[in-house]
Amino acid sequence: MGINGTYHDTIKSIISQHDRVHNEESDCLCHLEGQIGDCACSVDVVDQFNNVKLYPRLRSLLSKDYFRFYKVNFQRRCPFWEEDGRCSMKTCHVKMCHEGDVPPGLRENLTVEDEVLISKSHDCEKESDTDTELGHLNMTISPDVYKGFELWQAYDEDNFSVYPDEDGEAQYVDLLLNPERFTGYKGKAAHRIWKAIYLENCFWSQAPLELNNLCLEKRVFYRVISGLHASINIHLSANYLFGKRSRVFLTQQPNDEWGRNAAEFHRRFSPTYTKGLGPQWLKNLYFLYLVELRAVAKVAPYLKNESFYTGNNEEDRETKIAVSDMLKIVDSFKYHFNESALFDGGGQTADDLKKEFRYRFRNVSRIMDCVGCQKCKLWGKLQVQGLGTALKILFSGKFDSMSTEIQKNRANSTLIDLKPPQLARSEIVSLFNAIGRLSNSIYEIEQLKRMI
Ligand SMILES: Cc1cc2nc3c(=O)[nH]c(=O)nc-3n(C[C@H](O)[C@H](O)[C@H](O)COP(=O)(O)OP(=O)(O)OC[C@H]3O[C@@H](n4cnc5c(N)ncnc54)[C@H](O)[C@@H]3O)c2cc1C
Repeated sequence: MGINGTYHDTIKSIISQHDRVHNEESDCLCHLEGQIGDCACSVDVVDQFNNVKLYPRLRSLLSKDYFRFYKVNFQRRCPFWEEDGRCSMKTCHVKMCHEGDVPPGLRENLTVEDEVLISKSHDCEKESDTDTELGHLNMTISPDVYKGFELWQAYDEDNFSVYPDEDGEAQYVDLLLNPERFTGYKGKAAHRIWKAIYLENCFWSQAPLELNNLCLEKRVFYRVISGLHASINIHLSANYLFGKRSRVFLTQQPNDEWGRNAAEFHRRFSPTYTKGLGPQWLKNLYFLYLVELRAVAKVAPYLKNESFYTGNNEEDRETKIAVSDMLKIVDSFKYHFNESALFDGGGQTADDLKKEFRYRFRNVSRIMDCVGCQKCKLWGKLQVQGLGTALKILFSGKFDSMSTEIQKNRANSTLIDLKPPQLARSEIVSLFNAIGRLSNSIYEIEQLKRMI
């Protein structure tokens, strides 16, 4: 065979390889359509609403100071097993900031211990995740961890997630400096976490194909966890670190190290590689989005009175306007999830079922302390707390009477003194960032579709 023959064979083989990837990827995405299930809404309707209306607003809102600083305690001990090593790769590392980086209004609430911790931490670590040096993380356990656990035990019965990280060892993290993306956390350690969540805490001993045989509440529990799992895996595919050898997959930004990896997305969600389950996992992500969207809609009357205080008047005013704009958009959505269909009777009494649901979800939130990669732990805790806040808004009953009061108030055109239930700042921040992550995932699916 001459030079031309070899050349043409090579081109033919590249084209057929490309066609194969193309068909397999289309195969994955063409299954993501139609009804989402357990709600009156389709994938198309959510895509249109999210990508055009909600996503751009949330993206801008979440860059505001009120929403970007989140307090986390990385020192809490895993309560279920001895930790089996931590990810010491630079991509797992979270950059802490010093006192001056935290807005003044949030700093005022710092305790003496916080001040000491902050002054001990490095200057705001602005270096890139890809720098070669990553110091070993000091994860020494102190008695404060145990204090935190006691606090959790005394924590409000209505809460679905554990006591927020507000104890002495918690530190503020700037979420914009620590984006959720590929970290390389995988293998036995990561599988152990997912397995513990699914097998021990998801009412989930049956094979996934029996999902339809579960009662609505148990199915909802499984679907929200699976949706969170899908969202995390979309983010690591959409914001992937390319090594030299895998650079060939980078189709959009050939000079960047970080970028969308359609092949990774395909491996994780195509029916071919997931025994046909990938598209359902993506639908679970849409379902979780609808659950959290409904929680935001339900708590909107309370959020309208929130000051979003950071101590910077101009910034706080802008945040309030942006939140109010976003809430109007959320209110305009016509196909909200109907939470009243849950816990309304059945074989097991509704109250018992709710208690069990709450107990299991708290376990999921405690499992986050077992995640060995610091950045995965940060976003895992944030999203689980956000989901816990959504579940509290939807199912604790506290926010039902508020909505009813407000509707009555509107109908009578009278002013009454509303005593709204309390949401802590960390609950509001985590709820908004959690829906922000899901909104971003849905947007990223659209981008990955375009790449194919
Ligand atoms: C809390 C947490 C946060 C993480 N955050 C990050 C991060 O920020 N960046 C990062 O790079 N990695 C992160 N990881 C790791 C990541 O989620 C994967 O575990 C890792 O990439 C290994 O992937 P895998 O292909 O082995 O399958 P895994 O994602 O580990 O899944 C294990 C098994 O679960 C099933 N499964 C997969 N997806 C779903 C789904 N959506 N619904 C139901 N079942 C499913 C499949 O059978 C799969 O084989 C995180 C892990 C955890 C536990």
